[in-house]
Amino acid sequence: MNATVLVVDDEPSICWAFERMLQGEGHHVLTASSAEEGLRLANKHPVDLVILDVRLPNEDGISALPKFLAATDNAPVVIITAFGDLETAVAAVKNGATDYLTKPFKLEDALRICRTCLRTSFRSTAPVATQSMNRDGSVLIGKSQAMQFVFRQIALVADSDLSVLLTGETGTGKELVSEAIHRHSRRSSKPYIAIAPVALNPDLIESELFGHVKGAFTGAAEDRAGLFEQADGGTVLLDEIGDLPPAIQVKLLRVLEQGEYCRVGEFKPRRANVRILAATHRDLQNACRMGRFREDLFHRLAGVQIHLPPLRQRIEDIGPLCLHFLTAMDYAAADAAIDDELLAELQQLDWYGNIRELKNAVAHAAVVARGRPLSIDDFPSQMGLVAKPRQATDQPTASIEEVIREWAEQQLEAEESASAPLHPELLSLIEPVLFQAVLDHTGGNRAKAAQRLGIHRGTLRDRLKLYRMD
Ligand SMILES: Nc1ncnc2c1ncn2[C@@H]1O[C@H](COP(=O)(O)OP(=O)(O)OP(=O)(O)O)[C@@H](O)[C@H]1O
Repeated sequence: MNATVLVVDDEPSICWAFERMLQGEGHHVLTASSAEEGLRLANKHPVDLVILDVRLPNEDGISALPKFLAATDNAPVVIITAFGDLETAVAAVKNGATDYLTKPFKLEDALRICRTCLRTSFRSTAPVATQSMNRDGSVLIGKSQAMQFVFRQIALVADSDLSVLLTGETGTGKELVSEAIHRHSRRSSKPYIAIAPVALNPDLIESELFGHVKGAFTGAAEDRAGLFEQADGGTVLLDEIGDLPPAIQVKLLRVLEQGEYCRVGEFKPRRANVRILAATHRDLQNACRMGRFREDLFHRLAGVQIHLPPLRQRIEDIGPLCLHFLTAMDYAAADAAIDDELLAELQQLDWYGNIRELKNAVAHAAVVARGRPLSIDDFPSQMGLVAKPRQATDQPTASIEEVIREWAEQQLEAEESASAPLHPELLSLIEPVLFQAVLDHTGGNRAKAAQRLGIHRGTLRDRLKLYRMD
């Protein structure tokens, strides 16, 4: 398909890059350096895709966006922004943008987005009406590429009713993202309820979620609405979803698939009008493999997954986060309170408690420093224990998935007809490390180690023997 793409950007290099890239795909490219010039072209030529920069000389891209939709009969519009905050992303999508790119971007990402936009016919879809932005609530800070990607995902899913699974280590901001999704959704005027079922009395989880009728169990003195009823029309965040008991997993699946549930002691189903968001710091796929989490529920929840990377993999966010926390507590001259040397030291830590740990550490340091610029000595002494300085270089630690992928690719590259089969080979690398860590933790007690590992004691014994660890 040969399409006409209109690129509106006052940076000639960006126009040039798009021109080269899209002409290479056989498309015709028009370029403009202002919204006004772009609109003139859009009114003159049939345009299939618009690439629109936010920052333009006169009218900005976000406010000109509806005009481009009108002029192009709702052609898809990809917004380019250098501002990279969540509000801009959401404003772009709410004003009808199909997708957005944050500068600097990789050309391959831009090309992928352009191809998707051109492949899908958006022309029949009316643009989403402009809505006023709700700017209150907690702010999500992040200038790293990883957080830009998260903002983009939030903006794209917020206005739909899709379930979203939020994953990431503790303290990475899953709950904050969940709030942001609700705040930017069409349910924002309705209740938002976050609950961790695991924190509830196990006997009462079902009644807490779905309600009960009088006499359903001892102590049920009267009818009671559950969480799903209280949140009617709004959003529910189920935190720590990985710990949900199996019986409740089945009932949740019913809510997700059929949109109905029953109060405890009642057989007539009720309609559920809630959007369900779920969060976990666990590896749910592994929990499925271990039989602890229903696979059907996992797939139903994980249709859209937003992963919050650990802070140690986005250390460029540490400076803006510190500034944000200090400003929020009205710290004197907050923007000069952390110098480059201190920032470099903070960036050296692993922050296993992630942003929660950083926030508490900054609050502690602010109290100790009482208005003067902060120094490392103002931070809590145990910070070093929770967040150990990295041994090696400044490079962010590769995730276990990255390490495994790299290893697998190396093996596959090395030889086509690999000598050792890869699966047992990988297990023989992973298992000894895992077993040793668990045995160290249990003081060498194998029964406890087997229990913690979730394998039979005999299996553990055999594996230790295999690895000559017995
Ligand atoms: N990007 C961010 N910008 C500003 N504050 C953040 C950000 N991410 C997290 N925080 C703050 O860090 C703290 C922890 O965040 P949150 O509770 O959302 O994490 P979580 O991933 O849900 O943690 P857990 O898994 O332990 O429930 C909160 O005080 C939150 O306001």
